[in-house]
Amino acid sequence: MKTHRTIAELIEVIPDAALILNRNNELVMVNTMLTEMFGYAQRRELLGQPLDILLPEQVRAGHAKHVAAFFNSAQNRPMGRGFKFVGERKDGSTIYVEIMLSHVDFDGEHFAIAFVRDATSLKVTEDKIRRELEHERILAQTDHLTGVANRRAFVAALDDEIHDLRDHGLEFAVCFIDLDDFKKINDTHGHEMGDQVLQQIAHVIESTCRANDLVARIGGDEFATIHVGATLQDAMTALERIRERLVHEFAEHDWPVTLSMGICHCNDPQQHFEVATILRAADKAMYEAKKQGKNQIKIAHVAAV
Ligand SMILES: Nc1nc2c(ncn2[C@@H]2O[C@H](COP(=O)(O)OP(=O)(O)OP(=O)(O)O)[C@@H](O)[C@H]2O)c(=O)[nH]1
Repeated sequence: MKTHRTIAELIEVIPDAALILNRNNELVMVNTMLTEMFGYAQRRELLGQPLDILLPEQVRAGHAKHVAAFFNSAQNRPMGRGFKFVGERKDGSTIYVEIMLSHVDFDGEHFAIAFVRDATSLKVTEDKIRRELEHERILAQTDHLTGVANRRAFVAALDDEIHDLRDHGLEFAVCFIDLDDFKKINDTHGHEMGDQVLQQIAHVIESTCRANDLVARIGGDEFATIHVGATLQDAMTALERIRERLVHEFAEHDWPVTLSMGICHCNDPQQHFEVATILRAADKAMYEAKKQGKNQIKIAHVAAV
């Protein structure tokens, strides 16, 4: 028992929280720092208890397996470090910890020794950075004025659709939607009103399309949509609905808001489509609609581009 006492004294003087665990997953030693870290007043509240006392219920079974695997692993391997896990304090609050784990023998028995560091502030920082990166990622794909996808996100999504058609035969339609005489709206009613019209149009397009269609603003007064799994007729119907909704939406104004649109439908997995080819085809069809008097839909012929 002399060794036992020496080790108990040793883990008390080290500058880390520490615990020693036997093969049965029971705490045989804990130092004061660990006791306080987990919100206990006395070490004896933890001694002899299963490790579970320091863990939230949902992770206990997983930990028991890790502990068993640890005791079965090579005992002479170097100390494992940097394992992160969620712990639970006496009051039920969560604590994120990082541990360094090693094998130790004393009094002819085998144990696991763990040095434990409170990583809650590190976890909070990591979560904050992760959230910020996610926010940046979304911003980088979003049109700041209307909140729909931007050109970059649109091109990436179109590239995905081309691959899905080639690999899985999933057809899709791409539509270019350009406002007619938008310059006049800006010139007559001001840029701010112009911005509001763009926002309203984005809203009309988005609320008319299905949830898995993509709506993007790809230029000043130019929007584009991708209709996944849509036939040409489906896409035509969607665009007609957008036109109808637009008439309704702007009925209160004494100036019309109309759209010229081009559709490019892709359904042949054997055909070699490229983003640039599809964009050119849809754009050409949209200009054809402009040329023929605006406020109409034209169908693109991709192969002819
Ligand atoms: N308010 C506002 N106007 C914009 C924005 N981006 C581009 N524009 C304006 O959109 C107008 C686009 O003009 P044009 O490309 O000539 O198109 P149009 O007047 O719609 O004419 P057609 O396309 O031939 O029907 C220009 O006056 C741009 O200044 C924006 O973010 N907000």
